[in-house]
Amino acid sequence: MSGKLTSEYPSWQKLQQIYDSDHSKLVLRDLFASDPQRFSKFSREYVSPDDPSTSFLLDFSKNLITESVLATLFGLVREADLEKYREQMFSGHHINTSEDRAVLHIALRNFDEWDISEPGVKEVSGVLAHIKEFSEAVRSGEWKGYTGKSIDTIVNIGIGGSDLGPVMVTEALKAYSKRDLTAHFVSNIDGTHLAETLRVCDPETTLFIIASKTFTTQETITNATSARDWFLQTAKDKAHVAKHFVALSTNTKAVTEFGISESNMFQFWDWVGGRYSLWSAIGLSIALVIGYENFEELLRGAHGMDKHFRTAPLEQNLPVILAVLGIWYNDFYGAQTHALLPYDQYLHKFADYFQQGDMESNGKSITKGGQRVNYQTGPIIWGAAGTNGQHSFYQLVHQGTKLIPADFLAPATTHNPIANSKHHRILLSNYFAQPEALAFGKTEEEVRQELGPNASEALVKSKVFEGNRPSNSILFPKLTPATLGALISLYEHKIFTQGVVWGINSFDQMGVELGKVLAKNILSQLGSPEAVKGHDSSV
Ligand SMILES: O=P(O)(O)OC[C@H]1O[C@@H](O)[C@H](O)[C@@H](O)[C@@H]1O
Repeated sequence: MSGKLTSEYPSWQKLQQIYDSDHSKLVLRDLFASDPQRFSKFSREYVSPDDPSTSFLLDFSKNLITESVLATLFGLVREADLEKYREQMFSGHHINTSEDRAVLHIALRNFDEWDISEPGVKEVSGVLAHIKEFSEAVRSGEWKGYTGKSIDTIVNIGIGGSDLGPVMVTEALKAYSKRDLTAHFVSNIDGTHLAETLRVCDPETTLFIIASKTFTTQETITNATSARDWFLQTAKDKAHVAKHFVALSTNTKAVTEFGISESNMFQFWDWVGGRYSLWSAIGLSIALVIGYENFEELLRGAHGMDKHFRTAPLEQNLPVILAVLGIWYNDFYGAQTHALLPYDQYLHKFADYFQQGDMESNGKSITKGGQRVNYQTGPIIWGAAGTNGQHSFYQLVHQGTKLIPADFLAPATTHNPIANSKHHRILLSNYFAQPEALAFGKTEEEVRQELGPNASEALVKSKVFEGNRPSNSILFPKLTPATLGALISLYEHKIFTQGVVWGINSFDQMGVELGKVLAKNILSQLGSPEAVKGHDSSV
Protein backbone atom coordinates (compact mmCIF):
# COMPACT_ATOMS: atom_id res chain seq x y z
CA MET A 1 0.00 0.00 0.00
CA SER A 2 2.79 2.42 -0.92
CA GLY A 3 2.22 4.90 -3.73
CA LYS A 4 1.79 1.95 -6.04
CA LEU A 5 -1.53 0.72 -7.30
CA THR A 6 -2.00 -3.02 -6.80
CA SER A 7 -2.22 -3.52 -10.55
CA GLU A 8 1.45 -2.51 -10.77
CA TYR A 9 2.62 -5.42 -8.59
CA PRO A 10 4.54 -8.14 -10.48
CA SER A 11 2.12 -10.84 -9.30
CA TRP A 12 -0.86 -8.88 -10.57
CA GLN A 13 0.74 -8.64 -13.98
CA LYS A 14 1.60 -12.30 -13.91
CA LEU A 15 -1.99 -13.16 -13.02
CA GLN A 16 -3.18 -11.07 -15.95
CA GLN A 17 -0.83 -12.96 -18.26
CA ILE A 18 -1.98 -16.31 -16.89
CA TYR A 19 -5.59 -15.27 -17.35
CA ASP A 20 -5.00 -14.07 -20.92
CA SER A 21 -3.10 -17.12 -22.04
CA ASP A 22 -4.63 -19.90 -19.97
CA HIS A 23 -8.12 -19.16 -18.80
CA SER A 24 -9.73 -21.12 -21.61
CA LYS A 25 -7.72 -24.13 -20.45
CA LEU A 26 -8.95 -23.88 -16.88
CA VAL A 27 -11.81 -26.32 -17.31
CA LEU A 28 -12.99 -28.08 -14.18
CA ARG A 29 -13.91 -31.32 -15.95
CA ASP A 30 -10.36 -31.59 -17.29
CA LEU A 31 -8.69 -30.39 -14.11
CA PHE A 32 -10.48 -33.05 -12.05
CA ALA A 33 -9.92 -35.74 -14.67
CA SER A 34 -6.20 -35.08 -14.88
CA ASP A 35 -5.53 -34.92 -11.16
CA PRO A 36 -7.04 -37.45 -8.73
CA GLN A 37 -5.48 -35.47 -5.87
CA ARG A 38 -7.32 -32.28 -6.72
CA PHE A 39 -9.69 -32.39 -3.75
CA SER A 40 -6.92 -33.02 -1.22
CA LYS A 41 -4.77 -30.27 -2.76
CA PHE A 42 -7.54 -27.73 -2.74
CA SER A 43 -9.32 -28.31 0.54
CA ARG A 44 -8.42 -27.37 4.10
CA GLU A 45 -9.82 -28.35 7.43
CA TYR A 46 -10.18 -25.68 10.08
CA VAL A 47 -9.96 -26.87 13.67
CA SER A 48 -10.22 -24.16 16.29
CA PRO A 49 -6.92 -23.80 18.15
CA ASP A 50 -8.97 -23.30 21.33
CA ASP A 51 -11.61 -25.99 20.96
CA PRO A 52 -11.29 -28.98 18.62
CA SER A 53 -15.06 -29.42 18.54
CA THR A 54 -15.31 -26.24 16.46
CA SER A 55 -14.22 -27.19 12.98
CA PHE A 56 -15.22 -27.14 9.34
CA LEU A 57 -14.03 -28.20 5.96
CA LEU A 58 -13.39 -25.73 3.16
CA ASP A 59 -13.48 -27.43 -0.23
CA PHE A 60 -12.22 -25.03 -2.89
CA SER A 61 -11.36 -27.65 -5.48
CA LYS A 62 -14.18 -26.45 -7.77
CA ASN A 63 -12.40 -23.21 -8.58
CA LEU A 64 -10.82 -22.21 -11.88
CA ILE A 65 -7.31 -22.52 -10.49
CA THR A 66 -4.15 -24.55 -10.72
CA GLU A 67 -1.39 -24.71 -8.15
CA SER A 68 0.49 -22.08 -10.11
CA VAL A 69 -2.50 -19.68 -10.17
CA LEU A 70 -2.93 -20.11 -6.44
CA ALA A 71 0.78 -19.58 -5.76
CA THR A 72 0.70 -16.37 -7.79
CA LEU A 73 -2.37 -15.18 -5.87
CA PHE A 74 -0.51 -15.79 -2.61
CA GLY A 75 2.41 -13.88 -4.11
CA LEU A 76 0.09 -10.93 -4.68
CA VAL A 77 -1.01 -11.01 -1.06
CA ARG A 78 2.64 -10.96 0.03
CA GLU A 79 3.46 -8.06 -2.29
CA ALA A 80 0.51 -6.17 -0.80
CA ASP A 81 2.10 -6.73 2.63
CA LEU A 82 -0.88 -8.47 4.16
CA GLU A 83 1.18 -9.91 7.01
CA LYS A 84 2.31 -6.43 8.04
CA TYR A 85 -1.17 -4.89 7.92
CA ARG A 86 -2.69 -7.90 9.65
CA GLU A 87 -0.26 -7.43 12.53
CA GLN A 88 -1.05 -3.74 12.60
CA MET A 89 -4.75 -4.50 12.98
CA PHE A 90 -4.19 -7.02 15.77
CA SER A 91 -1.88 -4.69 17.67
CA GLY A 92 -4.17 -1.66 17.51
CA HIS A 93 -2.51 0.58 14.89
CA HIS A 94 -4.84 3.19 13.50
CA ILE A 95 -5.34 1.40 10.20
CA ASN A 96 -8.64 3.22 9.64
CA THR A 97 -6.57 6.14 8.40
CA SER A 98 -9.31 8.48 7.19
CA GLU A 99 -10.89 8.49 10.66
CA ASP A 100 -7.60 7.94 12.54
CA ARG A 101 -9.00 4.94 14.40
CA ALA A 102 -7.82 1.51 15.40
CA VAL A 103 -9.84 -1.45 14.09
CA LEU A 104 -10.25 -3.73 17.06
CA HIS A 105 -13.37 -5.86 16.87
CA ILE A 106 -10.90 -8.68 17.51
CA ALA A 107 -10.33 -7.17 21.00
CA LEU A 108 -13.99 -7.70 21.86
CA ARG A 109 -13.53 -11.47 21.71
CA ASN A 110 -9.94 -11.66 22.89
CA PHE A 111 -10.66 -12.37 26.59
CA ASP A 112 -7.44 -10.55 27.51
CA GLU A 113 -5.24 -13.06 25.70
CA TRP A 114 -3.40 -10.56 23.55
CA ASP A 115 -2.15 -7.39 25.12
CA ILE A 116 -3.55 -4.43 23.17
CA SER A 117 -2.82 -0.94 24.44
CA GLU A 118 -5.68 1.06 22.85
CA PRO A 119 -7.83 3.03 25.34
CA GLY A 120 -11.04 1.14 26.07
CA VAL A 121 -9.68 -2.34 25.48
CA LYS A 122 -9.18 -2.92 29.20
CA GLU A 123 -12.87 -2.07 29.75
CA VAL A 124 -14.16 -4.84 27.49
CA SER A 125 -14.39 -7.43 30.26
CA GLY A 126 -16.37 -5.01 32.45
CA VAL A 127 -18.94 -4.47 29.69
CA LEU A 128 -19.19 -8.23 29.16
CA ALA A 129 -19.83 -8.62 32.89
CA HIS A 130 -22.58 -5.96 32.64
CA ILE A 131 -24.14 -7.82 29.68
CA LYS A 132 -24.01 -11.07 31.67
CA GLU A 133 -25.56 -9.60 34.79
CA PHE A 134 -28.30 -7.71 32.93
CA SER A 135 -29.21 -10.50 30.51
CA GLU A 136 -29.44 -13.01 33.36
CA ALA A 137 -31.65 -10.69 35.39
CA VAL A 138 -34.03 -10.22 32.43
CA ARG A 139 -34.04 -13.88 31.42
CA SER A 140 -34.65 -15.12 34.96
CA GLY A 141 -37.55 -12.71 35.43
CA GLU A 142 -35.75 -10.90 38.24
CA TRP A 143 -35.72 -7.62 36.24
CA LYS A 144 -39.20 -6.19 36.59
CA GLY A 145 -41.09 -3.66 34.54
CA TYR A 146 -42.82 -0.65 36.11
CA THR A 147 -45.86 -2.63 37.24
CA GLY A 148 -43.77 -5.43 38.73
CA LYS A 149 -44.14 -7.85 35.83
CA SER A 150 -41.18 -9.65 34.23
CA ILE A 151 -40.03 -8.85 30.70
CA ASP A 152 -41.35 -11.16 27.97
CA THR A 153 -40.59 -9.03 24.87
CA ILE A 154 -37.53 -7.16 23.72
CA VAL A 155 -37.44 -4.63 20.89
CA ASN A 156 -34.01 -3.76 19.50
CA ILE A 157 -34.17 -0.38 17.75
CA GLY A 158 -31.14 0.15 15.52
CA ILE A 159 -30.14 0.14 11.87
CA GLY A 160 -27.20 -1.05 9.74
CA GLY A 161 -24.56 -2.58 11.97
CA SER A 162 -26.73 -1.95 15.02
CA ASP A 163 -29.42 -4.21 13.57
CA LEU A 164 -28.12 -6.67 10.98
CA GLY A 165 -25.69 -8.56 13.23
CA PRO A 166 -28.15 -9.10 16.10
CA VAL A 167 -30.89 -10.07 13.62
CA MET A 168 -28.67 -12.51 11.75
CA VAL A 169 -27.23 -14.14 14.88
CA THR A 170 -30.48 -14.44 16.82
CA GLU A 171 -32.02 -16.10 13.75
CA ALA A 172 -28.99 -18.35 13.24
CA LEU A 173 -28.98 -19.48 16.86
CA LYS A 174 -32.71 -19.78 17.35
CA ALA A 175 -32.19 -23.36 18.43
CA TYR A 176 -30.55 -21.92 21.57
CA SER A 177 -33.18 -19.25 22.24
CA LYS A 178 -35.39 -18.76 25.26
CA ARG A 179 -38.81 -19.55 23.88
CA ASP A 180 -40.79 -17.35 26.25
CA LEU A 181 -38.86 -14.20 25.36
CA THR A 182 -39.94 -12.69 22.04
CA ALA A 183 -37.42 -10.52 20.19
CA HIS A 184 -38.31 -7.88 17.60
CA PHE A 185 -35.93 -5.74 15.58
CA VAL A 186 -37.06 -2.34 14.33
CA SER A 187 -34.77 -0.58 11.88
CA ASN A 188 -36.66 1.17 9.09
CA ILE A 189 -37.74 4.81 9.46
CA ASP A 190 -40.98 3.78 7.78
CA GLY A 191 -43.45 4.11 10.66
CA THR A 192 -44.97 0.82 9.59
CA HIS A 193 -42.01 -1.07 11.03
CA LEU A 194 -42.45 0.35 14.52
CA ALA A 195 -46.25 0.46 14.42
CA GLU A 196 -46.60 -3.18 13.41
CA THR A 197 -44.13 -4.19 16.13
CA LEU A 198 -45.79 -2.16 18.89
CA ARG A 199 -49.13 -3.65 17.95
CA VAL A 200 -47.99 -6.94 19.52
CA CYS A 201 -46.14 -5.43 22.50
CA ASP A 202 -47.36 -4.79 26.02
CA PRO A 203 -45.74 -1.69 27.60
CA GLU A 204 -45.69 -3.41 30.99
CA THR A 205 -43.54 -6.32 29.79
CA THR A 206 -41.48 -4.86 26.92
CA LEU A 207 -37.84 -3.81 27.08
CA PHE A 208 -36.55 -1.42 24.40
CA ILE A 209 -32.89 -1.65 23.47
CA ILE A 210 -31.75 1.49 21.67
CA ALA A 211 -28.72 0.39 19.68
CA SER A 212 -26.70 3.12 18.02
CA LYS A 213 -22.95 3.60 18.00
CA THR A 214 -23.26 7.33 17.37
CA PHE A 215 -26.71 7.80 18.93
CA THR A 216 -27.37 10.37 16.23
CA THR A 217 -28.73 8.12 13.48
CA GLN A 218 -31.97 9.70 12.31
CA GLU A 219 -33.91 6.46 11.89
CA THR A 220 -32.94 5.08 15.29
CA ILE A 221 -33.48 8.24 17.28
CA THR A 222 -36.85 8.87 15.61
CA ASN A 223 -37.98 5.28 16.22
CA ALA A 224 -36.69 5.38 19.81
CA THR A 225 -38.50 8.66 20.52
CA SER A 226 -41.78 7.31 19.12
CA ALA A 227 -41.35 4.09 21.12
CA ARG A 228 -40.79 6.13 24.28
CA ASP A 229 -43.92 8.23 23.52
CA TRP A 230 -45.92 5.04 23.03
CA PHE A 231 -44.61 3.65 26.32
CA LEU A 232 -45.39 6.84 28.24
CA GLN A 233 -48.95 6.94 26.92
CA THR A 234 -49.58 4.01 29.26
CA ALA A 235 -46.81 4.31 31.85
CA LYS A 236 -47.30 8.08 32.27
CA ASP A 237 -44.37 8.70 34.63
CA LYS A 238 -40.98 9.37 32.94
CA ALA A 239 -39.26 7.64 35.88
CA HIS A 240 -40.58 4.32 34.50
CA VAL A 241 -38.42 4.71 31.37
CA ALA A 242 -35.48 3.39 33.40
CA LYS A 243 -37.07 -0.07 33.67
CA HIS A 244 -37.93 -0.32 29.99
CA PHE A 245 -35.21 1.46 27.97
CA VAL A 246 -31.50 0.68 27.76
CA ALA A 247 -28.92 2.05 25.32
CA LEU A 248 -25.97 0.52 23.51
CA SER A 249 -23.68 3.29 22.37
CA THR A 250 -20.34 5.06 22.38
CA ASN A 251 -22.06 8.42 22.99
CA THR A 252 -22.82 8.84 26.71
CA LYS A 253 -23.88 12.47 26.37
CA ALA A 254 -26.54 11.80 23.71
CA VAL A 255 -27.81 8.74 25.62
CA THR A 256 -28.33 10.66 28.86
CA GLU A 257 -29.90 13.57 26.97
CA PHE A 258 -32.38 11.09 25.51
CA GLY A 259 -33.39 10.20 29.06
CA ILE A 260 -31.59 6.90 29.57
CA SER A 261 -29.39 6.86 32.64
CA GLU A 262 -25.72 5.93 32.37
CA SER A 263 -26.32 2.85 34.50
CA ASN A 264 -28.65 1.54 31.78
CA MET A 265 -26.08 2.16 29.09
CA PHE A 266 -23.76 -0.47 27.64
CA GLN A 267 -20.61 1.13 26.37
CA PHE A 268 -18.39 0.45 23.39
CA TRP A 269 -15.68 2.40 21.63
CA ASP A 270 -14.89 4.18 18.38
CA TRP A 271 -12.52 1.37 17.34
CA VAL A 272 -15.54 -0.91 16.83
CA GLY A 273 -16.92 -0.37 13.34
CA GLY A 274 -20.72 -0.55 13.12
CA ARG A 275 -20.62 -3.55 10.78
CA TYR A 276 -18.20 -5.30 13.15
CA SER A 277 -20.14 -4.51 16.32
CA LEU A 278 -22.23 -7.58 17.07
CA TRP A 279 -19.39 -8.72 19.36
CA SER A 280 -19.74 -5.57 21.46
CA ALA A 281 -22.57 -4.19 23.59
CA ILE A 282 -24.57 -4.20 20.34
CA GLY A 283 -24.83 -7.95 20.97
CA LEU A 284 -26.96 -7.41 24.09
CA SER A 285 -30.09 -8.60 22.29
CA ILE A 286 -28.18 -11.75 21.28
CA ALA A 287 -27.22 -12.44 24.91
CA LEU A 288 -30.84 -11.86 25.96
CA VAL A 289 -32.17 -14.28 23.37
CA ILE A 290 -29.61 -17.11 23.58
CA GLY A 291 -28.18 -16.54 27.07
CA TYR A 292 -24.84 -15.07 28.07
CA GLU A 293 -23.01 -18.44 28.03
CA ASN A 294 -23.90 -18.98 24.40
CA PHE A 295 -23.03 -15.38 23.55
CA GLU A 296 -19.59 -15.98 25.05
CA GLU A 297 -19.26 -19.19 23.01
CA LEU A 298 -19.97 -17.14 19.88
CA LEU A 299 -17.16 -14.74 20.82
CA ARG A 300 -14.76 -17.57 21.67
CA GLY A 301 -15.49 -19.25 18.35
CA ALA A 302 -14.61 -16.01 16.57
CA HIS A 303 -11.44 -15.66 18.62
CA GLY A 304 -10.29 -19.12 17.50
CA MET A 305 -10.58 -17.98 13.89
CA ASP A 306 -8.77 -14.72 14.76
CA LYS A 307 -5.84 -16.78 16.02
CA HIS A 308 -5.87 -18.89 12.89
CA PHE A 309 -5.92 -15.80 10.68
CA ARG A 310 -3.16 -14.13 12.66
CA THR A 311 -0.78 -17.09 12.72
CA ALA A 312 -1.47 -19.65 9.98
CA PRO A 313 0.81 -19.51 6.93
CA LEU A 314 -0.95 -17.85 4.00
CA GLU A 315 -1.22 -21.13 2.09
CA GLN A 316 -3.14 -22.69 5.00
CA ASN A 317 -5.03 -19.58 6.00
CA LEU A 318 -8.73 -19.94 5.26
CA PRO A 319 -9.70 -16.26 5.15
CA VAL A 320 -6.75 -15.61 2.84
CA ILE A 321 -7.72 -18.50 0.57
CA LEU A 322 -11.30 -17.21 0.24
CA ALA A 323 -9.97 -13.70 -0.34
CA VAL A 324 -7.60 -14.60 -3.16
CA LEU A 325 -10.17 -16.75 -4.94
CA GLY A 326 -12.55 -13.80 -4.83
CA ILE A 327 -9.87 -11.51 -6.26
CA TRP A 328 -9.20 -13.95 -9.10
CA TYR A 329 -12.81 -13.77 -10.30
CA ASN A 330 -13.46 -10.15 -9.40
CA ASP A 331 -10.36 -8.70 -11.01
CA PHE A 332 -9.44 -11.09 -13.80
CA TYR A 333 -12.64 -12.89 -14.82
CA GLY A 334 -14.76 -9.74 -14.47
CA ALA A 335 -17.26 -11.31 -12.06
CA GLN A 336 -19.44 -8.58 -10.59
CA THR A 337 -21.09 -10.47 -7.78
CA HIS A 338 -20.50 -13.16 -5.21
CA ALA A 339 -23.32 -15.32 -3.86
CA LEU A 340 -23.55 -16.64 -0.30
CA LEU A 341 -25.76 -19.71 -0.29
CA PRO A 342 -26.24 -21.34 3.10
CA TYR A 343 -28.06 -24.65 3.09
CA ASP A 344 -29.36 -23.97 6.56
CA GLN A 345 -32.61 -22.14 7.22
CA TYR A 346 -31.12 -20.74 10.42
CA LEU A 347 -28.62 -18.83 8.25
CA HIS A 348 -31.29 -17.17 6.13
CA LYS A 349 -29.99 -13.71 7.06
CA PHE A 350 -26.33 -14.53 6.47
CA ALA A 351 -26.14 -12.95 3.01
CA ASP A 352 -28.04 -9.84 4.19
CA TYR A 353 -25.55 -9.45 7.01
CA PHE A 354 -22.51 -9.72 4.77
CA GLN A 355 -24.06 -7.40 2.24
CA GLN A 356 -23.26 -4.64 4.71
CA GLY A 357 -20.13 -6.36 6.04
CA ASP A 358 -18.53 -6.65 2.63
CA MET A 359 -20.09 -3.92 0.50
CA GLU A 360 -19.78 -1.14 3.07
CA SER A 361 -16.20 -2.24 3.78
CA ASN A 362 -14.87 -2.70 0.28
CA GLY A 363 -17.21 -0.58 -1.84
CA LYS A 364 -14.44 2.00 -2.37
CA SER A 365 -12.68 3.32 -5.44
CA ILE A 366 -9.95 5.47 -3.88
CA THR A 367 -6.87 3.91 -2.28
CA LYS A 368 -5.64 4.83 1.16
CA GLY A 369 -3.06 6.93 -0.63
CA GLY A 370 -5.81 8.89 -2.45
CA GLN A 371 -5.42 7.38 -5.92
CA ARG A 372 -8.34 6.23 -8.10
CA VAL A 373 -8.06 2.47 -8.56
CA ASN A 374 -7.83 1.10 -12.09
CA TYR A 375 -9.24 -2.30 -11.12
CA GLN A 376 -12.36 -3.67 -9.53
CA THR A 377 -12.79 -3.64 -5.74
CA GLY A 378 -15.58 -5.09 -3.61
CA PRO A 379 -18.10 -7.42 -5.24
CA ILE A 380 -21.87 -7.23 -4.95
CA ILE A 381 -22.85 -9.70 -2.23
CA TRP A 382 -26.17 -11.43 -2.37
CA GLY A 383 -27.79 -14.77 -1.71
CA ALA A 384 -30.53 -16.70 0.02
CA ALA A 385 -30.93 -19.90 1.96
CA GLY A 386 -31.02 -23.12 -0.02
CA THR A 387 -33.12 -24.72 -1.36
CA ASN A 388 -35.36 -21.66 -1.81
CA GLY A 389 -32.84 -20.01 -4.13
CA GLN A 390 -32.84 -23.04 -6.41
CA HIS A 391 -36.48 -22.39 -7.24
CA SER A 392 -35.92 -18.74 -7.97
CA PHE A 393 -32.55 -17.40 -9.17
CA TYR A 394 -30.36 -20.48 -9.74
CA GLN A 395 -31.50 -20.65 -13.36
CA LEU A 396 -29.37 -17.59 -14.07
CA VAL A 397 -26.48 -18.93 -12.00
CA HIS A 398 -26.46 -22.15 -14.04
CA GLN A 399 -27.27 -21.00 -17.55
CA GLY A 400 -27.20 -17.21 -17.62
CA THR A 401 -24.48 -15.12 -19.23
CA LYS A 402 -22.86 -14.03 -15.98
CA LEU A 403 -20.15 -15.69 -13.96
CA ILE A 404 -21.31 -15.88 -10.35
CA PRO A 405 -18.83 -17.40 -7.93
CA ALA A 406 -20.68 -18.80 -4.94
CA ASP A 407 -20.04 -20.14 -1.46
CA PHE A 408 -22.20 -23.05 -0.34
CA LEU A 409 -22.43 -23.62 3.41
CA ALA A 410 -24.12 -26.47 5.27
CA PRO A 411 -24.23 -28.26 8.61
CA ALA A 412 -23.59 -32.02 8.51
CA THR A 413 -26.15 -32.51 11.25
CA THR A 414 -29.31 -30.61 11.95
CA HIS A 415 -30.89 -29.27 15.11
CA ASN A 416 -34.22 -30.48 13.76
CA PRO A 417 -33.98 -34.11 12.61
CA ILE A 418 -37.68 -34.36 11.88
CA ALA A 419 -39.04 -37.32 9.90
CA ASN A 420 -35.96 -39.29 10.88
CA SER A 421 -33.69 -36.64 9.28
CA LYS A 422 -35.34 -37.12 5.89
CA HIS A 423 -35.51 -33.32 5.40
CA HIS A 424 -31.86 -32.93 6.22
CA ARG A 425 -30.79 -35.70 3.86
CA ILE A 426 -32.71 -34.02 1.05
CA LEU A 427 -31.22 -30.64 1.98
CA LEU A 428 -27.69 -32.05 1.96
CA SER A 429 -28.21 -33.88 -1.31
CA ASN A 430 -28.99 -30.47 -2.84
CA TYR A 431 -26.02 -28.86 -1.11
CA PHE A 432 -23.73 -31.41 -2.76
CA ALA A 433 -25.56 -31.48 -6.09
CA GLN A 434 -25.49 -27.77 -6.88
CA PRO A 435 -21.71 -27.21 -6.86
CA GLU A 436 -21.34 -30.37 -8.93
CA ALA A 437 -23.89 -29.21 -11.50
CA LEU A 438 -22.28 -25.76 -11.64
CA ALA A 439 -18.80 -27.20 -12.08
CA PHE A 440 -19.41 -30.00 -14.54
CA GLY A 441 -22.63 -29.02 -16.27
CA LYS A 442 -24.08 -31.27 -18.93
CA THR A 443 -22.57 -31.58 -22.38
CA GLU A 444 -24.42 -31.52 -25.68
CA GLU A 445 -23.54 -35.15 -26.15
CA GLU A 446 -25.06 -36.09 -22.83
CA VAL A 447 -28.22 -34.14 -23.66
CA ARG A 448 -28.52 -35.83 -27.07
CA GLN A 449 -28.19 -39.23 -25.50
CA GLU A 450 -30.84 -38.37 -22.98
CA LEU A 451 -33.34 -36.92 -25.47
CA GLY A 452 -32.86 -39.36 -28.31
CA PRO A 453 -32.58 -38.67 -32.04
CA ASN A 454 -35.92 -36.90 -32.48
CA ALA A 455 -35.19 -33.92 -30.24
CA SER A 456 -35.03 -30.54 -31.95
CA GLU A 457 -31.70 -28.71 -32.10
CA ALA A 458 -33.13 -25.84 -30.09
CA LEU A 459 -34.27 -28.15 -27.31
CA VAL A 460 -30.89 -29.87 -27.21
CA LYS A 461 -29.07 -26.54 -26.97
CA SER A 462 -31.39 -25.21 -24.27
CA LYS A 463 -30.67 -28.19 -22.07
CA VAL A 464 -26.89 -27.92 -22.24
CA PHE A 465 -25.23 -26.71 -19.05
CA GLU A 466 -21.86 -25.20 -19.91
CA GLY A 467 -20.61 -25.80 -16.38
CA ASN A 468 -17.20 -24.53 -15.29
CA ARG A 469 -18.88 -22.22 -12.79
CA PRO A 470 -16.79 -21.94 -9.64
CA SER A 471 -17.81 -22.42 -6.05
CA ASN A 472 -16.52 -23.06 -2.55
CA SER A 473 -18.18 -25.44 -0.14
CA ILE A 474 -18.01 -25.12 3.62
CA LEU A 475 -19.27 -28.07 5.62
CA PHE A 476 -19.47 -27.82 9.40
CA PRO A 477 -20.64 -30.45 11.92
CA LYS A 478 -23.52 -28.43 13.40
CA LEU A 479 -24.49 -24.76 13.68
CA THR A 480 -23.33 -24.04 17.23
CA PRO A 481 -22.59 -20.57 18.67
CA ALA A 482 -18.85 -21.21 18.39
CA THR A 483 -19.10 -22.42 14.79
CA LEU A 484 -21.15 -19.39 13.83
CA GLY A 485 -18.58 -17.13 15.52
CA ALA A 486 -15.80 -18.78 13.55
CA LEU A 487 -17.72 -18.47 10.27
CA ILE A 488 -18.42 -14.76 10.77
CA SER A 489 -14.80 -14.11 11.69
CA LEU A 490 -13.71 -16.09 8.61
CA TYR A 491 -15.62 -13.72 6.33
CA GLU A 492 -14.55 -10.62 8.26
CA HIS A 493 -10.91 -11.51 7.69
CA LYS A 494 -11.56 -12.39 4.07
CA ILE A 495 -12.93 -8.86 3.62
CA PHE A 496 -9.92 -7.41 5.45
CA THR A 497 -7.49 -9.32 3.23
CA GLN A 498 -9.18 -8.19 0.04
CA GLY A 499 -9.20 -4.59 1.26
CA VAL A 500 -5.46 -4.77 1.91
CA VAL A 501 -4.79 -6.20 -1.54
CA TRP A 502 -6.90 -3.50 -3.19
CA GLY A 503 -5.14 -0.84 -1.10
CA ILE A 504 -8.39 0.64 0.20
CA ASN A 505 -9.65 1.58 3.65
CA SER A 506 -12.17 -1.14 4.54
CA PHE A 507 -13.19 0.63 7.74
CA ASP A 508 -14.78 3.94 6.84
CA GLN A 509 -18.09 4.51 5.01
CA MET A 510 -17.95 8.00 3.54
CA GLY A 511 -20.26 6.91 0.72
CA VAL A 512 -23.34 6.79 2.92
CA GLU A 513 -23.05 10.41 4.04
CA LEU A 514 -24.16 12.44 1.01
CA GLY A 515 -27.62 10.87 0.82
CA LYS A 516 -28.15 11.58 4.53
CA VAL A 517 -27.23 15.26 4.11
CA LEU A 518 -29.52 15.67 1.09
CA ALA A 519 -32.41 13.92 2.88
CA LYS A 520 -32.07 16.31 5.84
CA ASN A 521 -32.11 19.24 3.47
CA ILE A 522 -35.20 17.93 1.66
CA LEU A 523 -36.91 17.11 4.98
CA SER A 524 -36.62 20.70 6.14
CA GLN A 525 -38.29 21.82 2.89
CA LEU A 526 -41.02 19.16 2.85
CA GLY A 527 -42.92 20.78 5.69
CA SER A 528 -43.02 24.21 4.07
CA PRO A 529 -45.68 25.29 1.59
CA GLU A 530 -43.18 26.75 -0.93
CA ALA A 531 -41.80 24.58 -3.71
CA VAL A 532 -38.79 22.43 -2.83
CA LYS A 533 -35.75 24.41 -4.02
CA GLY A 534 -32.16 23.77 -4.90
CA HIS A 535 -32.49 20.21 -6.27
CA ASP A 536 -32.66 18.68 -9.71
CA SER A 537 -35.87 19.08 -11.70
CA SER A 538 -37.23 15.64 -10.80
CA VAL A 539 -37.33 16.24 -7.02
O1 LIG B 1 -24.99 2.56 15.10
P1 LIG B 1 -25.28 3.83 14.40
O2 LIG B 1 -24.34 4.93 14.79
O3 LIG B 1 -26.71 4.24 14.62
O4 LIG B 1 -25.07 3.60 12.88
C1 LIG B 1 -25.85 2.72 12.14
C2 LIG B 1 -25.35 2.59 10.72
O5 LIG B 1 -25.37 3.88 10.16
C3 LIG B 1 -24.98 3.95 8.81
O6 LIG B 1 -25.08 5.24 8.34
C4 LIG B 1 -23.58 3.47 8.67
O7 LIG B 1 -23.27 3.45 7.31
C5 LIG B 1 -23.45 2.07 9.25
O8 LIG B 1 -22.11 1.66 9.19
C6 LIG B 1 -23.94 2.02 10.64
O9 LIG B 1 -23.91 0.68 11.09
